[in-house]
Amino acid sequence: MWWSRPVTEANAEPREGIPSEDSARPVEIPALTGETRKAAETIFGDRLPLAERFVEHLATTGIEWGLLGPREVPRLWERHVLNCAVVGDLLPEGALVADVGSGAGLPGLALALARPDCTFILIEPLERRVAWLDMVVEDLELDKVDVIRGRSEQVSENLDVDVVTARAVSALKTLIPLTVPLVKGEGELIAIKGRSAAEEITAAAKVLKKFRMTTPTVEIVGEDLLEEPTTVVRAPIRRR
Ligand SMILES: C[S@@+](CC[C@H](N)C(=O)[O-])C[C@H]1O[C@@H](n2cnc3c(N)ncnc32)[C@H](O)[C@@H]1O
Repeated sequence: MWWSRPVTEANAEPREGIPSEDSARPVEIPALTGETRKAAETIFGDRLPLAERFVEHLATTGIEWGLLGPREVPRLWERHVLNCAVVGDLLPEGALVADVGSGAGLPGLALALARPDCTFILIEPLERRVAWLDMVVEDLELDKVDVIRGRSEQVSENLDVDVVTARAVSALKTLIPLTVPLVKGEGELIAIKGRSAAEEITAAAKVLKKFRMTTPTVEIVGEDLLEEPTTVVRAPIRRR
């Protein structure tokens, strides 16, 4: 396939924690069956074939380019794509959304597939990840998704979005200064978190005060669809 281009010197990044013998193994595309298929049909509707193509990219070029470890492949649907896509329920109609630290398009591309009414800006500093995101966006013909290479704090001046999303980028207290400046008026930070969500809110007290933010809430999303629903921290932003 045209998009199976190899890693070059120019886009090489360290493959942290990925044993090379694992990377060399042939990868099976995870099948979409049973309850997981039903959830995917509900979330993506007629865009399910595009979501399947996204998962195929993750399981092939995503591994080849070192964006994720081969051990993630069997759980790509449940733990990654669906877990992120259910957060789409929280986005306002037609919102402009910035996904900070998109990596392999999580949650940004999963959300773009679930919410075609919204527009997405994927912000990612690492060259190889940006090249992969550009390739997947082009292949899936996602004309409402832009990829920007840079650190969030470097590109925030020129952006004004309604919602900022992030998963696995940093703890809330450091995530807030990276993300809040992307909103110039009113908006929301939606951070996908794990069990540490409440502790992270407590630890972020000073930063929340500095940015004049009210205490964020912790919400569980996708309980009706997923065996392991998604925990998010929702932090309203009001900058005017
Ligand atoms: C652990 S990865 C998570 C990737 C993806 N969000 C996920 O959940 O699979 C963290 C990502 O955040 C990016 N990142 C780190 N600091 C950033 C910053 N200041 N602005 C934007 N992206 C950043 C990294 O390059 C990396 O791709």
